[in-house]
Amino acid sequence: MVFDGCFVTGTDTGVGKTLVSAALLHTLARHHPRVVGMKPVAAGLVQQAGAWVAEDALALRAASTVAVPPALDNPVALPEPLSPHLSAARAGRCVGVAELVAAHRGLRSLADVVLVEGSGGWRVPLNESETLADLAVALALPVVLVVGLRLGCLNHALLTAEAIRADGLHLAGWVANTVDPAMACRDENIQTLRQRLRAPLLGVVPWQPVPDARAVQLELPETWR
Ligand SMILES: Nc1ncnc2c1ncn2[C@@H]1O[C@H](COP(=O)(O)OP(=O)(O)OP(=O)(O)O)[C@@H](O)[C@H]1O
Ligand SMILES: C[C@H](N)[C@H](N)CCCCCC(=O)O
Ligand SMILES: [Mg+2]
Repeated sequence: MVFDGCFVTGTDTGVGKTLVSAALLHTLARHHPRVVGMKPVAAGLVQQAGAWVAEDALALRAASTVAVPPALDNPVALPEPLSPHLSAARAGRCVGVAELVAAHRGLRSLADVVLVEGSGGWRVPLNESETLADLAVALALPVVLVVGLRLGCLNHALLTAEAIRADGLHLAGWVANTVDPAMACRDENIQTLRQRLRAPLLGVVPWQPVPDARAVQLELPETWR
């Protein structure tokens, strides 16, 4: 099957999905002419030059090789930094998988590869009945798991891998991201996950005083090149 995209999830919110997604886009761009990032639901906007913007969407756009309408690469931008179902409710909106799938379809017609960054972790609620995992399932995409290396990440990573597989999706790889520069036994933790996750380790990202997606070295799965 021709590789046309992936879904990036994480062990939690704030574990470096956006940094790793941008790095993956840069790496993918060496092999595919048109790569684009998608942040289906951004929750939490910031003011920049007088406009409210979704920082994740901006970071993914900066790493993409095609410019697309914002309604496609970030169809839902919610003001408050909350779980999407709560942020949407407080904005008087209801967000569903169907509208996000439609935007993804639009992107597919404009790019060879579409990388989708989730919100928070795997089972984050989107509305009363759907989760971000339901979006990944509807898109039937291979999944990359970003593990934020800190105490507690082993349990979160192993449970997330279990859930991805229970949902019928392929865990194509994982990335170890050093979010805690003082983590004790970091390498032993990585080794523990290498033995147990049963998926390729695509890279170990060092802690960066100034995060820079271009400086992140990642190995793509063979079938993605
Ligand atoms: N390797 C790293 N070194 C230093 N800082 C990092 C690293 N990885 C991530 N960060 C910082 O940690 C913060 C959270 O990272 P990021 O925004 O990528 O998380 P996320 O998983 O995308 O969160 P969300 O669920 O909100 O999308 C950011 O300020 C980011 O710059
Ligand atoms: C606001 C934050 N930065 C993310 N966009 C959304 C994180 C949702 C986490 C929900 C949860 O698991 O409790
Ligand atoms: Mg993010």
